[in-house]
Amino acid sequence: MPGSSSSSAAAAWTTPLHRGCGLLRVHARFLHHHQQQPRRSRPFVVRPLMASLVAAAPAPVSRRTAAEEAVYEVVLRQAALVEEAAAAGRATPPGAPRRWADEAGAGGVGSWGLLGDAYDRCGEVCAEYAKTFYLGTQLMTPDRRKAVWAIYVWCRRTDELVDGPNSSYITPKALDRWEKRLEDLFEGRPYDMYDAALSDTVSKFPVDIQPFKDMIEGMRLDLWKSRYKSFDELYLYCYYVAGTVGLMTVPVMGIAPDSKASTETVYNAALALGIANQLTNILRDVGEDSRRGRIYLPLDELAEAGLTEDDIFRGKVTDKWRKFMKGQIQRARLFFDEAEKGVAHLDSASRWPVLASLWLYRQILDAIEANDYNNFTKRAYVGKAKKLLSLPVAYARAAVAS
Ligand SMILES: CC(C)=CCC/C(C)=C/CC/C(C)=C/CC/C(C)=C/[C@@H]1[C@@H](COP(=O)(O)OP(=O)(O)O)[C@]1(C)CC/C=C(\C)CC/C=C(\C)CCC=C(C)C
Repeated sequence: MPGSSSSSAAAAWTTPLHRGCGLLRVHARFLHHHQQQPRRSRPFVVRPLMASLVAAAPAPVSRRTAAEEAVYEVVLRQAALVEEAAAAGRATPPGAPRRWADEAGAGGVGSWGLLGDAYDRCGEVCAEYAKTFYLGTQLMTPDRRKAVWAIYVWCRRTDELVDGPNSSYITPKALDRWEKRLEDLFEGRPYDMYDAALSDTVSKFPVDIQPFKDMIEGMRLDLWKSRYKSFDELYLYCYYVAGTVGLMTVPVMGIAPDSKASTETVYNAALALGIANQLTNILRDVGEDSRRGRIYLPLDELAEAGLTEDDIFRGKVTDKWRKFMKGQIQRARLFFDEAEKGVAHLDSASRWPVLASLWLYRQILDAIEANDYNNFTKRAYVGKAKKLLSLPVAYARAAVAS
């Protein structure tokens, strides 16, 4: 498990925000990595705010944590897969299973003509549970749109295992079986229609299995873990349940052909969006989670703010709580900022849904502030009018982004 930064590393960060902010370390790692291996282009240049935070800290390399190291390995692996496929001039990497959907006569779902139905069903689920996002996918090419729907449905089903109506019956064994099923579908042996759609998707796009496995790992954590000692631990959890989504979807959404950014840079931005979304989700749901006995906040930072677990369960908004929340919101915003820089490097048709979802989710942070940080009994949400306004604005921004 994470939280294993060295003591010198721990000492290097003088405030909770600095010490815990994985984003800064991700930058540091990028700089280090790029010093070692010249790449197609430099990663995003650290912006003024980030630069001042980084400048305040000594030698970045020693500050990598086990959690970030583990996550970054997956980022590099996914990026390498995409680059390999691109270099070979094809979407699917070598070693990937044959497109079972093309195996007419072999008895696969494709040969029964059911694959189209499978994707349609994924689209229906998506339209029902994620209306705005579904709308956003309409701009994508049909192949990409269907693939993102299939990924969405798999993520939703995975999440439902531990968060849905049958969650109290879910055991680690059930998750093991879900993982086996995942491996099967990656090898072209889907169990049902939704799996069939994803099986087809992963045979067409250079999608690595690891982020999918890691999402299941996040669900495993949810079965037994209800406290996070430090931001490192929370960061890893956020990667598992949400950062993984970014890594799964970028190979499908595509990187703009004229983008000068390195592949890892774009994947890092995608990862940042997942982390930002999950941190926001956590900050919005503090009260709800505490009523389920869960605290998804770094306990060490709570303690430094003079707060205890009991303060969370009591749910009283105090000045200490406001101050603590301000720091947490600031950190989530840094992740959003990092993600936003990556959007311009996505294929142009994929930018809009990403930007719209980023803006909508980021506005939840504003809503928490507007509620005077009462996330114990008030649910922060973005009103319909604001939601609707975000769509054309994001569309216009996405259209001019380059
Ligand atoms: C275009 C686009 C936004 C694609 C993502 C579509 C997709 C596959 C979504 C899957 C979402 C899902 C069901 C995840 C399961 C785990 C989970 C529930 C995570 C939380 C999402 C919020 O879900 P929820 O329904 O509970 O929310 P509400 O309570 O209703 O508010 C998460 C917080 C995380 C979702 C994470 C993402 C959508 C990551 C997005 C990142 C990218 C699309 C990469 C963008 C690329 C760059 C370069 C920035």
